[in-house]
Amino acid sequence: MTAAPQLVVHRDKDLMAQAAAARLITKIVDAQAARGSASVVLTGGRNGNGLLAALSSSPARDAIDWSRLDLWWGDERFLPAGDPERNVTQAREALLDAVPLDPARVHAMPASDGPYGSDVEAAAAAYAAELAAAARPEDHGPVPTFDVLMLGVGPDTHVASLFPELPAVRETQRTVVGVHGAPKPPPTRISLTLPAIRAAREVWLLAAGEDKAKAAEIALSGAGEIQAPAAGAYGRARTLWLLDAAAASELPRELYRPASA
Ligand SMILES: O=C(O)[C@H](O)[C@@H](O)[C@H](O)[C@H](O)COP(=O)(O)O
Repeated sequence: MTAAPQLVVHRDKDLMAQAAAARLITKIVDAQAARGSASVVLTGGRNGNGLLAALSSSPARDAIDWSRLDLWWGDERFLPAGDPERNVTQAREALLDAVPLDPARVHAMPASDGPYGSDVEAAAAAYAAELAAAARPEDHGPVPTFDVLMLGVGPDTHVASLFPELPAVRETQRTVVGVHGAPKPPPTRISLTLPAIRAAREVWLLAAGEDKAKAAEIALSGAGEIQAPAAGAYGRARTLWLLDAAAASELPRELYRPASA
């Protein structure tokens, strides 16, 4: 386990999205200045897409060199290409279609009508191979050291498509797995595993709304990762929970100081 997670609590979800977008812009600019390029893992869900939409409307977005950014996904809903419920489709609408990315650096997870058809295990293995091909010797493992990996937190403490007690959250060898029977629709998904998530330099967990209060409280109070996958999501250098006041409402007050009241 790395250092304890840091918490930042904002007044409401809109302010949280704006502040997280500003934070992400700075991180990407700093990584590009230090290492030439940056790599970010996107999440599905309302909070992740809210952040991308906030980034899209920020004038500071032009500070990013979009051609030197690798984008990966933490999970994907295994649906046909272009389906409005796919995480990549939603990310494109929120931000990606509006910025000059290098298409070769946008690493979407395979769709259910792609080269692997409905074989979600083969699709997951292909994504694992794509990650492995992008890893360099200094990454010391089968995935790149992502600069920032973002995760929305579900009301049941799931992150990516790692749901409590399901086999995917128990995976210790593979970096990407197919998920069957997910309680959040659709049931078939592709997900990074906890070992892959932990390769990131920084892991940011996003939680806004009252329905996340219990999940945040459970994950931050010493629960095990099989029962509470969010508790097992941490980064090599930093783990940051970005919350709004509603999601933080059940946390012990000694855990944080509100960033905005
Ligand atoms: O594909 C997905 O559905 C996700 O990636 C999932 O893990 C999501 O991030 C959480 O369920 C939080 O979603 P909200 O931000 O919408 O609550």
